[in-house]
Amino acid sequence: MRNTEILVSGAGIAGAALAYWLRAAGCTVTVVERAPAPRPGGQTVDLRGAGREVVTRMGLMDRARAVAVDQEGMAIVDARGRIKATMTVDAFGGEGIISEIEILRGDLARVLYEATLPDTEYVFDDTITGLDQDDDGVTVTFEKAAPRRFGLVVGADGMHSVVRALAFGPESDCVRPLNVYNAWFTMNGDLDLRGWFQMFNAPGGLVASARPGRLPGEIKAALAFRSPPLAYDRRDVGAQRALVASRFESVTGWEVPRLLRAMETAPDFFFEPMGQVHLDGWSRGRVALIGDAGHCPTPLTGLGTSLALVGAYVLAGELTTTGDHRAAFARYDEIMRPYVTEAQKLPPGGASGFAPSSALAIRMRAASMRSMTRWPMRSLLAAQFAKAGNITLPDYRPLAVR
Ligand SMILES: Cc1cc2nc3c(=O)[nH]c(=O)nc-3n(C[C@H](O)[C@H](O)[C@H](O)COP(=O)(O)OP(=O)(O)OC[C@H]3O[C@@H](n4cnc5c(N)ncnc54)[C@H](O)[C@@H]3O)c2cc1C
Repeated sequence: MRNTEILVSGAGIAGAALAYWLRAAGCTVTVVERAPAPRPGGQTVDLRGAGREVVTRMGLMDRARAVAVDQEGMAIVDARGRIKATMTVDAFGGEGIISEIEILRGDLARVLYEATLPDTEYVFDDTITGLDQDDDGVTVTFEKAAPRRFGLVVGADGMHSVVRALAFGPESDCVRPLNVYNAWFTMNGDLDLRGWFQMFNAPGGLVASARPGRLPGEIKAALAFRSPPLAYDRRDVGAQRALVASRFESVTGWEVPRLLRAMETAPDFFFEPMGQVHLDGWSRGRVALIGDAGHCPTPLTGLGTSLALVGAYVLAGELTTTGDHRAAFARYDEIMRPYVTEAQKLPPGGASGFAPSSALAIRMRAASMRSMTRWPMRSLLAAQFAKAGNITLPDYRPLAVR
């Protein structure tokens, strides 16, 4: 497989990690990314369990730790900003709701991206528009670049994967919506979080949160709401901001008005519905999927980044140790399937636990958080957090770390 030219769609966590491992094994890799540069933005993502081990095997743990966010843990606050329940970062041995190593998504994507340079070709500001497979390869057409031929194509292009749409079928066939919509953005200012990831629930299934960024004064904010399926234009960011603002316009508690003002001008505003991707198989001929494109578990599980890192490692390992892409894709599926199936089981309460509707349910959420480190909730939660390590990572000798 080493002489095969591989095209990866998406330079996020999964795409950059796959490029890293393929390149380390001597493959020729091209990555096409719709954004004009590695996408910044997002709150923190967790490095847990096997995902943490993959980063260690990459030799990037020191770089990852160097950009980790310093925080106390998670705190549920009321409308007056009073802390009602907390979970510190050292709960559950550093693998609780906030894990010991949390990195801003954009920082992790950049660490991975930089580790693939200089010998990975990146095509930014473009997207695949067509895939035509035959016995020897795939002819790929792009929105801007000239058509090219590759041996294999891997979709690492997130929840709304274009590769999945072209090779597997429409999104409606495989995405199960949770009916939660989430906006992430960065703000700067004097919001005093005292080091906590603060979360405020308002009646009607509204969730506002803010957590410390890595730079002084930087705050990573999010506004989420529950709603039956909504039609919205994925390209129209202005309409997305207006949609979020309309949902929160009557909320005056905690720091919501300040978050709404900051959202209006945030350069990295990112809006996405939460949904899980379920597919019976992650390959079609010479095309495969990794990360959220293949099996998004939603941010509610805290496991999307681990799945992306582990999937990239396993797919690269199988492609470079198995002589044939069909066998490699089958092994990738076999190894990842149990891990993904468990990870996609939502934590107790699911979407309504995250975004409760009534004032009573909101009070119960805080009470439930206070009980999480005590019996019997403790063992339930420990099992949820331990899922990140529920896979024995194969040892792929040819995947040399630089
Ligand atoms: C801007 C952003 C912010 C996020 N914030 C959070 C967060 O705060 N908390 C959390 O838990 N998860 C967040 N996520 C999701 C999280 O990154 C993933 O669940 C997880 O890390 C798996 O990574 P992935 O590489 O599969 O997907 P992603 O990290 O979503 O990466 C997909 C990449 O593909 C690119 N892409 C999309 N469409 C195309 C296309 N047609 N052609 C080429 N490239 C394309 C995207 O620009 C992106 O770079 C965020 C994702 C993004 C893109």
